Amino acid sequence: MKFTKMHGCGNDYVYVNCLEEKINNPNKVAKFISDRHFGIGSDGMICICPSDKADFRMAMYNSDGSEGAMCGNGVRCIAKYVYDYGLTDKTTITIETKGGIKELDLTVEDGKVTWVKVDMEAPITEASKIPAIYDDLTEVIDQPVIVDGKEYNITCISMGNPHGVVFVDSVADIDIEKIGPKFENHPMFPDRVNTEFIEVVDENTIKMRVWERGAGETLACGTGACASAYASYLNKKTGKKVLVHLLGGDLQIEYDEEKDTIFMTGPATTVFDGEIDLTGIDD
Ligand SMILES: N[C@@H](CCC[C@H](N)C(=O)O)C(=O)O
Repeated sequence: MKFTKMHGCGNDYVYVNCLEEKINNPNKVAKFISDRHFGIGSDGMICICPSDKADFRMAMYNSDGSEGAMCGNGVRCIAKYVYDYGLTDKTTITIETKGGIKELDLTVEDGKVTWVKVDMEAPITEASKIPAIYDDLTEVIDQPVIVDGKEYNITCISMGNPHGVVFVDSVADIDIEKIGPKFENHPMFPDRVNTEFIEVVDENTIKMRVWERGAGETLACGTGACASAYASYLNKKTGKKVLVHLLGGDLQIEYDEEKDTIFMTGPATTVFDGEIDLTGIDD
């Protein structure tokens, strides 16, 4: 199978052009190739597929093989892939995901895409749509939750996939390997959850670390950055436009209240192309 390794702010995936390649068992293949010792090494696998509703369709799999409905860093990298590899010459494209159809604006420099702005659509706070179960609340905003014997306050948002945003004093001081899995598998989240830990720097800037559902700590999460920026605004900690500092880089997030949509702007990077033998894995 031919593939391309790409990343958005260090959130790295193996991208497969499924207009040409066929994968029979994507969950198994994703788990195998994501392994950083025995596979290619990535946070998961992203398939670029044909769509009858948009220019392309994204199918994304986490490193544990589970399917995710949306991936903010992933859609930016797909935009770069389809332009740079000549699958389109458009600089505004649409990508169908299980979390809706996203419109993307591409910045091209010297014939290659460097920067992508994505209309991530409206953040969803309705608890049943996330899904998050918290007594009979219809929204879970700044609610106390006990994890590993400590009380945190959580704000739950869906960006097409589920997020729990937790404000902390210092992102450097959290033991994410210990508490991340406990948030991910907390009984209030029937489909598990992606958890963002946020330190507010000032009204325009936040720092974020993320524990991703199905992947563990990653260097960045695009949907998580959007959920965190919106949670920061909802909880009156920042304005509508924030720069999110992630371990692997920065994303600019803006909530457009009039349109009720979030715009995410950030880089997309190609690392290398390769080919892998999947005999015994995808027969
Ligand atoms: N890294 C992604 C999100 C990937 C999916 C997530 N782990 C899930 O299962 O919902 C991003 O950049 O948004």
